[in-house]
Amino acid sequence: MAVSTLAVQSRTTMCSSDKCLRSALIFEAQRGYRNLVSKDMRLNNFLSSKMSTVFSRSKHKLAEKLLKEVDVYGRASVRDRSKLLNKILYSGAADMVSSTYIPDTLETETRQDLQFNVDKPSTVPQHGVKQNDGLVEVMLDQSISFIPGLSKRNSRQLENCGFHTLRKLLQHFPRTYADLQNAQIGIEDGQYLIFVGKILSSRGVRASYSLSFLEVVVACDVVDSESPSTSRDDGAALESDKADSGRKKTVFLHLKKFFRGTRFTYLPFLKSLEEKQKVGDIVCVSGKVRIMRSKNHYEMREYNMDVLQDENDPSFCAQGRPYPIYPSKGGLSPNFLRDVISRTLKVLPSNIDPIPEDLAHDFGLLCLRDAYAGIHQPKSLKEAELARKRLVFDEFFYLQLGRLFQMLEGLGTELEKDGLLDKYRKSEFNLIDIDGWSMLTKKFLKALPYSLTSSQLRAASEIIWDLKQPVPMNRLLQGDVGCGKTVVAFLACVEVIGLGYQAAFMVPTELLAVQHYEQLQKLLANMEEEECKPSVALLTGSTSTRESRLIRQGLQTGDISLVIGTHSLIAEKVEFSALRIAVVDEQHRFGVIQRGRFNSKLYYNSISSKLSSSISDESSQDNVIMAPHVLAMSATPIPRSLALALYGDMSLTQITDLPPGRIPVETFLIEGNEPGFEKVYQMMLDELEAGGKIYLVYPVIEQSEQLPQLRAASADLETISQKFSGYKCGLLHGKMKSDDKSEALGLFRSGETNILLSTQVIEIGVDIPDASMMVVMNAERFGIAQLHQLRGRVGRGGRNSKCILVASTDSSLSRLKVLEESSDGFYLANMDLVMRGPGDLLGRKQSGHLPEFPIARLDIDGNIIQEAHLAALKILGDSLDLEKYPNLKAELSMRQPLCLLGD
Ligand SMILES: Nc1ncnc2c1ncn2[C@@H]1O[C@H](COP(=O)(O)OP(=O)(O)OP(=O)(O)O)[C@@H](O)[C@H]1O
Repeated sequence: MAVSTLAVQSRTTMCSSDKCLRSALIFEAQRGYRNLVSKDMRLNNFLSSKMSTVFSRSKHKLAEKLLKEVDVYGRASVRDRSKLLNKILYSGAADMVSSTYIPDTLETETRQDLQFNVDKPSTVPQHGVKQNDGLVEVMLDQSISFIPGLSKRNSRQLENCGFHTLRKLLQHFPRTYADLQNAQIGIEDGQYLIFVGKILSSRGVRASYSLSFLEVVVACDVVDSESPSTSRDDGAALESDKADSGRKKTVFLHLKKFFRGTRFTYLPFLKSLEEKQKVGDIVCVSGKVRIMRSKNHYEMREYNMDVLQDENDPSFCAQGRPYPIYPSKGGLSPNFLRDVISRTLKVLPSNIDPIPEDLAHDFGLLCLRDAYAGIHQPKSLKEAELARKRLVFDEFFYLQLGRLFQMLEGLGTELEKDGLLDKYRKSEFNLIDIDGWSMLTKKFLKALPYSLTSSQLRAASEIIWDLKQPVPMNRLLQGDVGCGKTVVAFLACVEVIGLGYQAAFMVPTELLAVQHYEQLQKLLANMEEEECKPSVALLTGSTSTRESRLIRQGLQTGDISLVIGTHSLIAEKVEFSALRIAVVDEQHRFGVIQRGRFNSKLYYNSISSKLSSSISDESSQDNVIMAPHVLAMSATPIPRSLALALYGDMSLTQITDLPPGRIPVETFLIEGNEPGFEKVYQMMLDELEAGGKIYLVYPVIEQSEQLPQLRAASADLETISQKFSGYKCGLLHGKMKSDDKSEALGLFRSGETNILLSTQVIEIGVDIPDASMMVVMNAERFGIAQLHQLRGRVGRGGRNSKCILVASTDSSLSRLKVLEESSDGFYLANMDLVMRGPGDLLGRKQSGHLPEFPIARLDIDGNIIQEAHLAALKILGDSLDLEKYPNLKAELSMRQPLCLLGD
């Protein structure tokens, strides 16, 4: 007892800074508040003097109350003392008590206990509590019962709205910030203003049997902007500026808080409300003002009020401060949420950041606590933006880290893991130029009827580099409609075939499978040496049973080196002899699970391949027992940021230019009324007479009673045939049999039909280079990206092409205007992203796999994604299994971003 008293005493005399207070608190905590110092009351005095210094910075009623309690610390029971010390920690002293101040001399275990208690201020310290690695998480994921002064009812309300933890609360971000103007400048209805004034009255009013309110009237002196002398603009006014600035008037603020529920209408309750606001107190009030009928009276229902020591108290100089506006949630008012969040911030210790300090420094990030404080209580918009940046960074960082971490976990050796990281780190240097391609690929390239564009060449070089790596490729090939992705994918397939392996090319529709098959056959026909041509097969749902069996046999023996097909390729009975690459065209049209099954199935088959034993080259043998490379292709040119967010685990290759000689498609927006259609029909006639071919695209196949305004393909066939009697019309839609579809497309391709009435089945991949006009009926039914895809079906050859978007309403024309102005798919996708968000851009199926970003905006935060990607690589490069970063690992598991797309 004496020893501990002495210890505290010596601390008291030795130190004069806050450090002393921290040390003393810790000292007390360490001993379970056992010090009996009632005799000389030294600790009392010490605590009192320290607390008053600390709280002089934030003169608050709570602080005053606390000081009174501190006065009697020595006489209090052990239990009350522990409570009091916890209160001190809560009330702003929490972040003073950082781990830095735990005396070095303490034994490790005690230090850990102390640290634990310090980080969990409301927990009564208990000896023997072991701290785990996820220290940081302990705090953020604490229940909201940690928030001081929260009634049971409030806790329940918050929990009912999903705010179970401090993290959940802190991640309820302001929707926007109002610019707090000092009321001295002038008061207008609806402005967010800040006032300093004196409480004149406070009354609780029972308005009905279940409604009551508290009305606090605050009188504030402000500059009288309406006084005649202040509104003069002559020279005299300038002269007397100084004098005018002193002309003041008193305005009255009626601060109102409403309470619903019978129990809030009882007098004792109303009385207690009234008493909380002391008449005569000087307060700082900020919030939204509404002008009342009586002159100089204003109402405020959404406000913040702080009691000041006097009018000149500098701690509430909030002028120019952004005022956070919160979205309400589940009936909780923004004001209530603001208040709870502010209390949460007070208990937040400084060391909650799982991101190591040096990394935060390298990427110019605020520490996590400052970021939460900065987003909720910024001193300036700049601070709010810095805070937002940090929190956006986190969203992307943990996503990238999780995905890369999971990929690394799937690899065997350190060498493989390092190889994979290296691939991501130096993606821009990873190329193999034509000289390094296989002989077969070079021959195929020579046989092409055109030369590759520079970005096609670069894309092929990147992919072929990846094919030679000891880790399976997982690459996304992206490009605008008609940029020539298919031939790049063919080159990749030919490259692996040239090395003695097999390739599979999976597409979402039979039409596309047939088209790719025919296109490839044509290209191969140009190759001179017959004997080295790869054998290619087509396997779809319509392939006859006999033929399918033969193809499967061929794949199993290795006689067939490339198979193009639909989902049938992932059927269990399809086995490969040595599959080395799987190309998945229009990959977002396949479910992720389908893609995954494809991958693992092929992996299994590769291992069990008979060919593995027959390959003589040792390195090749190793490679056979590797998952196949996957090349996914997407014709939806999504912005890079979105691609990274969606496919963070994939390398990205973009084709950014179009083959030479392409003439941009002229786009017209026409309202679908009678004169509009007349105009459209005339343009069609002109086109047909000039030898063109026309797609007519409809939103539905059959006319529907529910949506009579929609034009339907089948229903329109007769009308159009009659209107253009000298020309032949064809029909194509998803409900037709596969053969009929191929036939309809074939007839249009060969020119036997001149007009093809179709649904959006042609949206993907259909390549008829001489189709020169497209008319889209009810264009407002389609998304911008989808219309861009559709439009991409024309203008694929050297002919001038047109696209007419017929919209049924005038209002929808303005949304589609962007298509008239631009034909750049990336630009349009970005516009779509800005206007409607990623969900609409990607479509329901795909956007379901998009992780949720509470604060990040994919349209503007692209560069942060890139930085987060680099940071994740840096961390994993330093510690492949994250063992060096236990807090990051713990945070990853908390955030659970680990489910790969759609898994
Ligand atoms: N370098 C090139 N020079 C000239 N024509 C090319 C070139 N590359 C591809 N093409 C031709 O361009 C057309 C479109 O190519 P492809 O079908 O591969 O485009 P895509 O990127 O797959 O488009 P979509 O996304 O619309 O399916 C094809 O007719 C193809 O033969």
